[in-house]
Amino acid sequence: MQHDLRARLARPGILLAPGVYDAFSALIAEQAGFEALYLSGASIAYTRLGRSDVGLTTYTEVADVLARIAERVRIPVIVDADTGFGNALNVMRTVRGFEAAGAAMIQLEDQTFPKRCGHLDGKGVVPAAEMVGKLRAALDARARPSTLVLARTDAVAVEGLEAALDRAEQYLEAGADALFIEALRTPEQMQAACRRFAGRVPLLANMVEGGKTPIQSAAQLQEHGFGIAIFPGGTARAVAHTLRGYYASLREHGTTAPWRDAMLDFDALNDLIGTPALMALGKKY
Ligand SMILES: C[C@](O)(C(=O)O)[C@H](CC(=O)O)C(=O)O
Repeated sequence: MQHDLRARLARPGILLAPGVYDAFSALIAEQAGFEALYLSGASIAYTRLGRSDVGLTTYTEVADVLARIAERVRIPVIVDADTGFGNALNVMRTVRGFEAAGAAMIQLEDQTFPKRCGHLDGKGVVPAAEMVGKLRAALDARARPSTLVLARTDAVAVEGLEAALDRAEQYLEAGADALFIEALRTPEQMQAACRRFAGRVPLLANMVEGGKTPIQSAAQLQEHGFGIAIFPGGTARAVAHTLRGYYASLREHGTTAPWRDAMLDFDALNDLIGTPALMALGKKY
């Protein structure tokens, strides 16, 4: 794992991070040439639990997935730590654990527990002062100063844009390394967030297909002033679509033959996961 995310964010050009949810998706994304990965809590819930993103996933489950990813890729991983799984003391344990598991950047949000996906209705937020305390705890808990803390506010839906921007300002003052203003609803709101923060701190744009924020390309988001673009759940949605078609076809035809052109074959999959290199290593011993 490389932890040069701070240096990368200081350089011009938006950082585009696709969502991943296991070592397999992480390997494929790394091989596609991305500079960083976003370990999406929603996608862990969807794929590992077959469940909604409503705070059911535990600290241990995320730490486990993160450790497996970090063992297999070299690029930095931004990890979604939800609310930190509790109060400031839980946040400290979460930060230490995720850092040890290989996180380059740890995202914490100001929702009440149990949290829910930022693009679902009915969210609640903790008082800003409580979140500031949690962020300070996170920053104090870091073993490495190179580990970045990304502060997310979900307040747009609860308290409105201005209150959310004020919260973000307080989170920045508390020492957050990057800001994530969740579920901005219009291009105007996105521009307002960028006017307030761009140039002062990297601002993350969250692209959820079918969610509350208008989808824009990384190039468009960079033009607005965003420093990081994530497409967190797109991977799970693409995989869901593919698997639905694949299983329907296998059930109908009783064979994978009609899908062969849309599949990797045995050798290609083994190449992807590094089987030849592993076999060669085994021979050495
Ligand atoms: C960023 C996010 O927290 C995630 O878990 O990936 C989700 C994304 C999603 O639900 O697709 C979010 O709350 O926006």
